[in-house]
Amino acid sequence: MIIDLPFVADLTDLPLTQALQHKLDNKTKPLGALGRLEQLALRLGQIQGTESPMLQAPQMLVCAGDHGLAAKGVSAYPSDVTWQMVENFLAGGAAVSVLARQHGLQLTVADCGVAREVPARDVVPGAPRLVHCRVAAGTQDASVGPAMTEAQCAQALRNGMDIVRAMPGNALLLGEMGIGNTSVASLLLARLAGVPLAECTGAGTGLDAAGIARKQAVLEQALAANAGATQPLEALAALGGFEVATLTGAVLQAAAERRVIVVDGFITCAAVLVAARLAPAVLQRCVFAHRSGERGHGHMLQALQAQPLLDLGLRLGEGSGAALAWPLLESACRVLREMASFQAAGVDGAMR
Ligand SMILES: O=C(O)c1ccc[n+]([C@@H]2O[C@H](COP(=O)([O-])O)[C@@H](O)[C@H]2O)c1
Ligand SMILES: Cc1cc2nc[nH]c2cc1C
Repeated sequence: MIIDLPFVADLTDLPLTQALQHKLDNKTKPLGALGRLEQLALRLGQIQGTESPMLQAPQMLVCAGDHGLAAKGVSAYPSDVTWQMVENFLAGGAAVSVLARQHGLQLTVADCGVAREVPARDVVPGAPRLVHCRVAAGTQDASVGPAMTEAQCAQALRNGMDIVRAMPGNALLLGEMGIGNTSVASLLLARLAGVPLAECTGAGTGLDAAGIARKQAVLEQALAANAGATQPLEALAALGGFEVATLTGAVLQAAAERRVIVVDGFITCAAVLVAARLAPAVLQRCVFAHRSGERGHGHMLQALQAQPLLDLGLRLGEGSGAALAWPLLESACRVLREMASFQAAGVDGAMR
């Protein structure tokens, strides 16, 4: 595949890490008492290269696309729900719309290849925004051949890079919508991390046990039909979706720009998995929002060496988990920037 990918530098900076740890240890609290929030603060400082990280103009990017595989009955819902939910995101009534509004996250919905084109609308400042970056009206059926051509996949990657390049701020939250896309995530996990397909395949939007067995059989066919696609970009083209490829491009661009990347559930993790196989330092910029209820997400998190912040049994996608985790990132920054040190507050910080 011919595509120029952005360079993602290694962020390892031992003196800064030590300075951040020292700053946290001198805040007015027992050593380590803010638990995981302290690790989060450390990570945000490392990403931004400062002892006083600050989050600005956070962007929630929800990428949407349809999947040829959906015709094989791999989802509990029909493909039409994809465009209908895109309309709902833009109208302000979906979970991610509500949560983005609550937390002051600018919502951008990208039509990366929804089967039915979502009509353009007027731009209203602060309201959800629609970006058209349609590669095609849904992918091909991966159970009989590649889901995308390499050129289509490269186009989707470039679209994701372009969207992020044009965004303000220093934090990107990832979301997605696409009936059939838990299948895509399962296939990429199986192919790129070598996890047995049965352990990657789950209920998605709500299949019962018989439905999951049917889904698994279709996914076995997809792996067999694309047996040669073993490298990350080949696998993405053969097994992926337009929204997952667009997210992969967005992740690479955001990582190259040292934005904080807040990863949502099973599907956005699959985009990060591909990006991390291409540029491992991507993971240094990622904050994993939550552990999804979807079967396979545990393996996915393991493959990404990720420790998610929340465990709420969410299995919605859209970026809902990323939005819910957002205030924790804001709190972590405030701890570093605003909490008093022992010296400043006149509190005796010496342990007996
Ligand atoms: O993010 C997750 O972990 C997650 C888990 C299960 C389902 N989803 C959402 O449900 C849709 C995919 O489910 P399915 O059953 O159609 O493959 C897609 O729109 C996702 O946003 C998302
Ligand atoms: C209603 C509905 C909303 C969603 N949001 C993300 N995936 C979804 C799938 C369905 C079916």
